[in-house]
Amino acid sequence: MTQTIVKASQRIDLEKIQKKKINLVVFGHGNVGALLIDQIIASRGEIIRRKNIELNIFAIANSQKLLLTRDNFSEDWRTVKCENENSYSIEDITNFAKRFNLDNLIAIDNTANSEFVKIYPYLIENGFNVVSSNKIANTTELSFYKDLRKKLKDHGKEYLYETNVGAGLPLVDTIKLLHLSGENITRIKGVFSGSLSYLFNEFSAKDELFSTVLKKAIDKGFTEPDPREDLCGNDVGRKLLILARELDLHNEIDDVKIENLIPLSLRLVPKTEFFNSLNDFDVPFHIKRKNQKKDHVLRYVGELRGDLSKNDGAILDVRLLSVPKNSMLGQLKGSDSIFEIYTESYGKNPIVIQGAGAGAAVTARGVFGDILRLSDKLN
Ligand SMILES: NC(=O)C1=CN([C@@H]2O[C@H](COP(=O)(O)OP(=O)(O)OC[C@H]3O[C@@H](n4cnc5c(N)ncnc54)[C@H](O)[C@@H]3O)[C@@H](O)[C@H]2O)C=CC1
Ligand SMILES: N[C@@H](CC=O)C(=O)O
Repeated sequence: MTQTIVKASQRIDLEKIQKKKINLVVFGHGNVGALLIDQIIASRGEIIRRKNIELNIFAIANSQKLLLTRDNFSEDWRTVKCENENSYSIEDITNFAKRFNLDNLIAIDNTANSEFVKIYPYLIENGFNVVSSNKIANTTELSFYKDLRKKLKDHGKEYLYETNVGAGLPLVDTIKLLHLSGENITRIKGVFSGSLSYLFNEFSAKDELFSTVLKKAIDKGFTEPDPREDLCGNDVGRKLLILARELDLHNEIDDVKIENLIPLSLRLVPKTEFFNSLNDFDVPFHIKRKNQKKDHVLRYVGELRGDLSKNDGAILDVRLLSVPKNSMLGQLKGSDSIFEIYTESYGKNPIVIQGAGAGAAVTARGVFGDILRLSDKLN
């Protein structure tokens, strides 16, 4: 009734008042972070129109510099001059948010930094929710993992990290919901790494050198900032651990049995020497490819199994396997990951989630999805 007597100009003001403003700080603007900022800025108008939610990026930071603005950053954010060219402290951001009464705060961690996650508790205490593509907070000691959840609960904040496993694929949420709803997950198996999927899919299908395909995977942005994290199996090990913890299993990273793919001679050398010696991979992997049975291909496979009803009953391992070319794992292409989720109700036929498991664009989209999911929950 009141709506009908409001004039058009007043109605616009009313819409403004009702618009929900979400204030974002983005940490890390490398491959994933930079694309995320671009995606948010490009979709901003559409999200206001469709959802009446305004996504306002007020801070962008890397390890050295911080950009702050009272008006949202726009397409030219890369060329914005930094007020303070010196190093910054995290308090510069929390104080800025307080000074300008910014609420509905979300801190987004697109770094791969193990030290940075120690700031999460401080951010939460200062009113921030957290979204992260960085896997470290979920894979350091279980005590940190549990303390973080307690901190979130005490302060009524949320932490979303869908991209931690399977990049943009809806995996973490699916596992979480199945588990929460009482479904008994008995086993999860698959190719968890987009970069290693690409590497072995291409290497198995073509007659190329391992080092040639590896360079392509790095150039395509599929690998971790330090590709040795993929090749030594740590990244897949972390993903398995994240899923195990979603199932309330009490595992640590050392519980994951990992087959390291890096030749012994390159495991302890400095990064530059490693990059100059990628040819060292060629002979051992040529032999592995050649020694397979007919119509078999190489796949780097992660598996979580065991007695998952006991919180210390899981067996977690990551191995290089030779599988039939026409099997589900053998048919993978490109940088696709595949996750087979076996549960009591689904019996012998697993739920299968498959699709691009790495790449900056799909990962940024996944982080964006978490931001929107969280924005819906905030007032
Ligand atoms: N590339 C992919 O397909 C996927 C990546 N991820 C995760 O996304 C994250 C980002 O990956 P990329 O963008 O490829 O890495 P990147 O190396 O291109 O970018 C990382 C950025 O973080 C910044 N940074 C480092 N320490 C920082 C600190 N203390 N404070 C603020 N900024 C800091 C660096 O300056 C850099 O700008 C990683 O944690 C990775 O595991 C997750 C899923 C898929
Ligand atoms: N390096 C990772 C990227 C996503 O987590 C992978 O290859 O899967």
